[in-house]
Amino acid sequence: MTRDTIALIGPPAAGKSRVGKRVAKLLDLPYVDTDAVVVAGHGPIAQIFAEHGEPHFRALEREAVAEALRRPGVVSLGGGAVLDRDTQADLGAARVVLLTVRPEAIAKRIAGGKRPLITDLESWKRLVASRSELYASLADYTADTSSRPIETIADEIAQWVLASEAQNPDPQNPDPQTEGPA
Ligand SMILES: Nc1ncnc2c1ncn2[C@@H]1O[C@H](COP(=O)(O)OP(=O)(O)O)[C@@H](O)[C@H]1O
Ligand SMILES: O=C(O)C1=C[C@@H](OP(=O)(O)O)[C@@H](O)[C@H](O)C1
Ligand SMILES: [Mg+2]
Repeated sequence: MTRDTIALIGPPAAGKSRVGKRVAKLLDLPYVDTDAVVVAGHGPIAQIFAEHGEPHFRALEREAVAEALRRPGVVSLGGGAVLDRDTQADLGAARVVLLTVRPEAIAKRIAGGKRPLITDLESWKRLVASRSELYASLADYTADTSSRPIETIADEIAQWVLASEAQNPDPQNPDPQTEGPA
């Protein structure tokens, strides 16, 4: 585990995958999307849920997350990956960025049926309410994605990573929680 790992966490459709990819490019770091790793090895997430159930998906997800967090780079987690205790512990050694998004911005982002736990806005709200405290407790930095372009959000995060590395390169001494401009 390493502070050279930047992990993006947060609700489904907050932008973890899109923003994470862009942050990696800006910082010239390797990029991993743990959902993409699971899909590449085991097929579509909706199919895994339907055929084997959520616990099986969580086990595959945990494997992908553990592997990704072991290396330097930018890692976009799936929204529920933080429910795993071992993942929570691993994140203690990474630089953790929480992406948030307001419900008003979500409706057009959750179309497509790729997320089996999200059937409509109400299910998204319930899921986020049940996790929001956990997300906040794990975050070193928070950026809201509701109303800004992906590029702007990624720039802000890359700047924070560089500042936080300069200020605190010590892996044993995690940064205090900071927050981006509203
Ligand atoms: N800042 C943003 N503004 C508008 N749409 C966004 C933004 N970030 C992501 N999206 C859109 O929201 C959807 C979900 O993004 P994604 O990166 O897959 O989220 P996550 O990985 O958090 O589930 C995609 O259709 C993406 O284009
Ligand atoms: O929040 C969740 O439990 C999930 C979020 C999804 O990833 P995104 O957060 O990238 O949509 C995906 O891992 C799966 O559908 C479960
Ligand atoms: Mg994603």
